[in-house]
Amino acid sequence: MGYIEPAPIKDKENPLESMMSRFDLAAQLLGIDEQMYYILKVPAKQVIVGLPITMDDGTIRVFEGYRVIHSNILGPAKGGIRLDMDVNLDEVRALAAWMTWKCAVVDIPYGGAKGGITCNPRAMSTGEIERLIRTYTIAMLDIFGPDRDIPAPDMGTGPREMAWLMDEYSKAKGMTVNAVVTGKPLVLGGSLGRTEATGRGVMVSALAAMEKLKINPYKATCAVQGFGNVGSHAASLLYERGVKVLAISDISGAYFNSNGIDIAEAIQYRDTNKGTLEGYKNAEKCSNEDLLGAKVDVLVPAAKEDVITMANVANIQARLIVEGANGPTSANADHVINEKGIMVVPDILANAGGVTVSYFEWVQNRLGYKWTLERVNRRSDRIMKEAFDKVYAASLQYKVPMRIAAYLVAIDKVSKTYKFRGGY
Ligand SMILES: NC(=O)C1=CN([C@@H]2O[C@H](COP(=O)(O)OP(=O)(O)OC[C@H]3O[C@@H](n4cnc5c(N)ncnc54)[C@H](OP(=O)(O)O)[C@@H]3O)[C@@H](O)[C@H]2O)C=CC1
Ligand SMILES: O=C(O)CCC(=O)C(=O)O
Repeated sequence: MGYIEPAPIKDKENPLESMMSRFDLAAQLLGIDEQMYYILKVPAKQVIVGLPITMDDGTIRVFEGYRVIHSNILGPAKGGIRLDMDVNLDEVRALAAWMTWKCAVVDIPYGGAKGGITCNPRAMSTGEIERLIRTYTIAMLDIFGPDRDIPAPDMGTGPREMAWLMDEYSKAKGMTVNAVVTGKPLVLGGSLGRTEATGRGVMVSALAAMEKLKINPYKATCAVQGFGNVGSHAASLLYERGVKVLAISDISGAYFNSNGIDIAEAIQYRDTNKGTLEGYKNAEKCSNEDLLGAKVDVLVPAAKEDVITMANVANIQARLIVEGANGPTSANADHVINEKGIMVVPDILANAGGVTVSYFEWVQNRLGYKWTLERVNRRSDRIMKEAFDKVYAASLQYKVPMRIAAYLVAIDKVSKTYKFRGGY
């Protein structure tokens, strides 16, 4: 094929490199031919835009925004939008591919995409963020669409940003198009259960894995890195099911209490403390590195990529890692984790509850109908459990860790879809 390989990425802990090394291994195990390999590897579309924004002080700053559609072969592309200083094209490419594999693992009719804007939302006013999201939406007008590419929240974004996106898109189209984005506020057509859906899926996967490892949740301990949307809901739901959460963290540091942390109280503290755990008194302060190495049964990294690397993997004491974040473990660290006999429920399975309920939101928007919370949770729990069982069975069949098994399930589905559709 006439594809020219880009220059190799030097940094071995780069998320794109990590994603590709797992993809390569799974593609090899499945016996994917060279043509299909490149079809699955090369993103369908990569867009970079400059976003000039008038800041509150009257100056104009130009931000860089990205949207990568990795694949739309299973259906419209789907994936969140991230606001973070580390956003770059390689990161967005990795995250977009993970969305393709994730949607295939949970068997929902979407391809994979991801977007992001390189910025520090914590240093920006509400008005500046709103202008940034609206300008980004206009720049992506021909990319987004309920049948093309449907954004959602990710790090640094939530219902507020999704509302602005929906409003700007709808104004440009001259009609209300609520199915263009998911994770919206309820009043704009958001789904019940979406806010906590990713954390809930983490909880469902964690309990399913604990059952396999014969860990009794009522006697289990856990540490959760990241106390944003995913981490705080995962911690809260695990706590409600009897798991003692010994440590939580955010960018300000980690907080450890050997008697367990009252998660509802910690959430209340964060919410009345400008969104940060800084100064949290009911636990001893330590570092995020200490949290990763804590003596617990279950470790939930739910902050960002590449936090478990060759630099610290030897310190991990947990028996089970459930990846709330996308790409928290570098590919090099995988080998050590496997040697240590630690079970990993990988990101593309463990955090798929969010996109699953996003799918439900889109379905409800298209039907002009609202489901009850009970229906949302019942259906998403079932999808998550079935996906877990399918991946677990593949890991036994192929004698591979759960991560590679998840890639096998996903790549098999996407490549078969391409083969049946043909035309390339
Ligand atoms: N939101 C969703 O539905 C989904 C999210 N994900 C993934 O989950 C992860 C978290 O996303 P989400 O919860 O939405 O993001 P949020 O922005 O809501 O929360 C991120 C959390 O991680 C903390 N954090 C950021 N950097 C670090 C760091 N270096 N060390 C420790 N903590 C850190 C933040 O702290 P602080 O607040 O102090 O900055 C915050 O508590 C991301 O990888 C995302 O891609 C995956 C599937 C769906
Ligand atoms: O809810 C969605 O559509 C996507 C969420 C997301 O970005 C992710 O799963 O990483």
